[in-house]
Order: sequence, then structure tokens, then C-alpha cells
Amino acid sequence: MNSLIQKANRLIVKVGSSLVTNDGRGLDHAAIARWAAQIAALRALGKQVVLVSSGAIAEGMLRLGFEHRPTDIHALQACAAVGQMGLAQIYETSFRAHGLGTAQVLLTHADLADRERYLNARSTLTTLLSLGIVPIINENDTVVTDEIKFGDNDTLGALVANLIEADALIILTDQRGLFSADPRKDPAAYLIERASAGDPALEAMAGGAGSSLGRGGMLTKILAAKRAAKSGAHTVIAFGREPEVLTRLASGEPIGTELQAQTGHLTARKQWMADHLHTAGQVVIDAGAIAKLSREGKSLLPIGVIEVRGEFGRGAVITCVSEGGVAIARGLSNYTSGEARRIVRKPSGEIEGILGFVEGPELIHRDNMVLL
Ligand SMILES: Nc1ncnc2c1ncn2[C@@H]1O[C@H](COP(=O)(O)OP(=O)(O)O)[C@@H](O)[C@H]1O
Ligand SMILES: N[C@@H](CCC(=O)OP(=O)(O)O)C(=O)O
Repeated sequence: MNSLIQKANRLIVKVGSSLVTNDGRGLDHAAIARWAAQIAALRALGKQVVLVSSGAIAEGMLRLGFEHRPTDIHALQACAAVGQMGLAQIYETSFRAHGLGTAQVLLTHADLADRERYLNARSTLTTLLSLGIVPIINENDTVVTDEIKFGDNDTLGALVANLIEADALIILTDQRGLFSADPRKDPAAYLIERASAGDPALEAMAGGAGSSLGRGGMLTKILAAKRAAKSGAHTVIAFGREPEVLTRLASGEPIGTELQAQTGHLTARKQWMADHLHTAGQVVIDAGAIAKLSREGKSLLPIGVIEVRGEFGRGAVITCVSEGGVAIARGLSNYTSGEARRIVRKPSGEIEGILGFVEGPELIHRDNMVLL
């Protein structure tokens, strides 16, 4: 019984170019309608779903009349921009048929490497999910070139899984899962049903893309699973044309390849923070705040902060120290050092009046904090 997807509350579903565009013949309306129906069923089960969809370049090539994938990067970018309109339109229509709204989110890897943009993307996505919207994500191909040359949406799917701490990443592709070797080349290849994400033996099995449309092949999927596992997300690689693939996975049926994460996502996130030796600044907190953090497991509110040391941006890792200089906790700051200095010692209800906006009532949220 495969219960990974059954148990997952927050899921990323990634669909590859070949699937979305019917192997380059044009947007596969029927397949997209089926995934939308399945995602609507998952939402009805209380699961939050983010869709990462490729296919913009393949669809744009068709719309612009390119017979072969252009080698000129700017022509590829033009294809992506044209094709993305088709993707947005068909997803909006297909989900609307089930009473669900969609939102277009275009991201680059650089956006997710920047702490402030990372937090902004995270807040926008979690807000969309809480509003019942299905975010549809793709790379922002207009502003980057490296990712068109080397990038792939498998990695983007994993980065988004890290970003919003998804419980699982489902990668739908044109094969039934990971095989012991590329099944297009080796007829004796067999399906790997279950493995540990990050197992180095998997990388040896994976070859490059099987078609001229897909960019990554199986290797990027294996590496994506490894990356997703770092924040505690499990990965399933399955055939996107398998009937009811998503709903069957959600009901516990084992389909495709399951790559398990070895740590839970809160543990993984906290481990990351504990390992983060270079903290950007410090906040000196009072005895009341120390008790709240250490004994009651609460967030750090500005009212418990005596002093802000150093210069840091929103999302930076900062250390909470006692007046005697003992390090108590480490975590991600919701505010910049300048903003934090203006709200220390103030009740959270006054933040909006002082700063003109609120990123959250706490300076460091409990989920973004690790006790030392
Ligand atoms: N070990 C393997 N198991 C399964 N598929 C593999 C393997 N190695 C390479 N591949 C190739 O990877 C392809 C899927 O990757 P890709 O074309 O990038 O798909 P997508 O567009 O879904 O991201 C398959 O069609 C297959 O030919
Ligand atoms: N942003 C590109 C993604 C290309 C890509 O990664 O494709 P795939 O390997 O099929 O997931 C597009 O929409 O065409």
C-alpha cells in the first residue's frame, strides 16, 4: 500500500513538455482536462495542489511555425512567451470547469536563491493555496537564458517543494517511472518501484531526455527527488497518461517509482537552520522571551526583543541571544534589521502603524526557528 501520497496534505504535480503538448503536436486538451479533474478531486479531499507545467516552448514553437527547436536562445524565449499564453488559457478553462481558479506564477531559480524573493514567493503561494486557487508554475523564460539551455522544470518542481514545504512531489512523465536503464534503449530495463531519494545508485540508471521536447530526462528527476527530500518531500515518478493516476495515488495505490525522503520536513528545515553557521545578525531577547521560546515553544515577538545587532534583510538567518550573550535560538527574520529596530519592545498590534505593513506578528515564526 502506497500511503505517501495518501497522507500528503500539500502536493506539487509536475507535468513535462511531451505530455502537455501531445509530443509536440499541440496542447493536449483532453489530458489537461483529465489532470484538472483529478486535481479537483484531490482538492475535494482537502489536499493543496500546486501544478508545475512545462510545455511553453513546445507550444510556442508550434504557434510560431518552427519545425525544429530553434538554437537561438532569444527565439526560444519568444516561443516560451507565446506558448505560455496557451498554457495559461487552457489551465484556467480546464480548472474553471471544476469551479477552481488558477493563478500564473513564473519563477526563476535566482528568485528562489534570494532570501527576500524566496519569502515573498512562499507567502504568495501559500496565500493562493489558502484561497483555494491552483497555482500554475513555469520558469520565467523571458528573463533568463541559462535555464533554457540547461534548466528543467523537474528542478523547479523540487525548489517549489522546498519553498512551500510540500509533503510530496509527483513528476508525471512519458515513462511509467524510473527504470533500471533507459527503456527506450534497453528492452530488458525493469521498473524501480521503491527507493530512497538520494541513493547514488539511482543516478547511474538515469539517462538523458528521450525526446527532443523534454530537456532533463530521468537524471533531472532523480536529482529533483534528492533535492525535494532535503525539505522532507517524497517523490513519485509516474506515467502521466495512466488513467486516474493522481486520484489512484491519493487513494494509496502504488504507481510508478516512489522515492522516499528520509527526514520529515520540519526536521529537515530546522537541520538546515542549525547548520547555517553564518548568521547575518543578532537580536538580544529578554528573560520572558527566552522562557516563551525555550519552554513553551512559541514564536519570537518584537516585544521580547531588547536590541537588534548587525544589518540583515528579510528572510536572513539571525541568532537570538540572551543579555548575557548566550545563544538561545536561530531562525529566519520576518523583517529587515532596520524595520526590526523600529518595532522592538512594541506589541505586534502596533507593527502596521509603525511600518505601514505587516509581514507577520512575529519577528521569527516558530516554524522558522531552531533552539540551540
Ligand atoms: N532509467 C530511465 N528510466 C526511465 N526513463 C529514462 C531513463 N533514462 C532516461 N530516460 C528517458 O527520460 C525520458 C523522460 O525525460 P524527459 O524527456 O525530459 O521528460 P519530461 O518532458 O516528462 O520531463 C524518457 O522518455 C526516457 O527515454
Ligand atoms: N519552461 C520550459 C520548460 C522546459 C522543460 O523543462 O521541459 P521538461 O523537461 O519537459 O519538463 C517550457 O515551458 O517549455
